[in-house]
Amino acid sequence: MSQSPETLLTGLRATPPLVQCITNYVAMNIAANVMLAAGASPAMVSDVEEAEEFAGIAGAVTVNIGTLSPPFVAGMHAAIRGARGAGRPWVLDPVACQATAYRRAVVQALVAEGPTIIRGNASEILSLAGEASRGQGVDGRDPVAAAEEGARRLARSSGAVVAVTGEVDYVTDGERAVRIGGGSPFMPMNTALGCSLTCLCGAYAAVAEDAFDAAVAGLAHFAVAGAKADEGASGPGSFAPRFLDALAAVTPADLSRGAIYDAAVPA
Ligand SMILES: Nc1ncnc2c1ncn2[C@@H]1O[C@H](COP(=O)(O)OP(=O)(O)O)[C@@H](O)[C@H]1O
Ligand SMILES: Cc1ncsc1CCOP(=O)(O)O
Ligand SMILES: [Mg+2]
Repeated sequence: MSQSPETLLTGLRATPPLVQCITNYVAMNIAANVMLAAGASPAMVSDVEEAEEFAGIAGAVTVNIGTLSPPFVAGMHAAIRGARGAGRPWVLDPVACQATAYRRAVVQALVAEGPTIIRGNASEILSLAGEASRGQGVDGRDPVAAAEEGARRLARSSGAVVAVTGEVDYVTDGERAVRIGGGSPFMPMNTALGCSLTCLCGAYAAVAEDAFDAAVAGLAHFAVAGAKADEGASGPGSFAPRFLDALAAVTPADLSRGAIYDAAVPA
């Protein structure tokens, strides 16, 4: 039976999961604050010397290719080994994976390792699905609707739950699919919120029985908090602290009431 975002947020706050976040230099501080505000326990641990061992004590691992370099890649593969060895979920964020040959090669190798969830903007998901992408660096430039079919194909070929974010988010495991509305136009004007959301999907995956439910809950938490923070924000700067406050203030019941869900039927 599926677990609602309300049930999962209650569980997350009752027992904050330790999440090993391998993320980029831009996101490290922002994502850690987002995780703490939401109710999770982040640890930005990425070096190859300890990444595999640490994954053995974490509830989930998240891997983000935003500021890519060979030492990061070694740490990513070590952490994934640790997560797989411990039977824990791991989440991939394919930041700007369309941009360079190095990113394309690294991300393909990571997808081959069997992520539990892939969370990216529409341009990144289109690229992973083998389609043309209008992504400009780390910023998405394609509508989510254009990536829905590719997301379903990617989910089927990789075995991952695929979460595509933008104005209206889309989550699919290749069979089931849901759209989630809400959020704020100030969100893409704040760097590293997508990266932070990927970490939060890891937190929900650590407490959920099913990765699809985990991704829906993570995206719903952002959608509801984003809409709440938008009220009274006059620009991206004043939005940022309001968003952290809203992530903490959101109640489990808000996730049932606040997010706009649409049970999209996959073709
Ligand atoms: N125009 C928008 N309106 C409302 N929410 C948005 C909008 N664009 C992005 N978001 C939200 O911002 C968060 C990060 O998504 P996104 O910007 O797609 O990721 P990334 O930062 O990786 O490109 C998600 O919660 C998404 O729903
Ligand atoms: C600006 C930037 N450059 C490399 S990673 C990064 C952060 C991207 O964050 P997000 O994908 O969440 O917008
Ligand atoms: Mg991103």
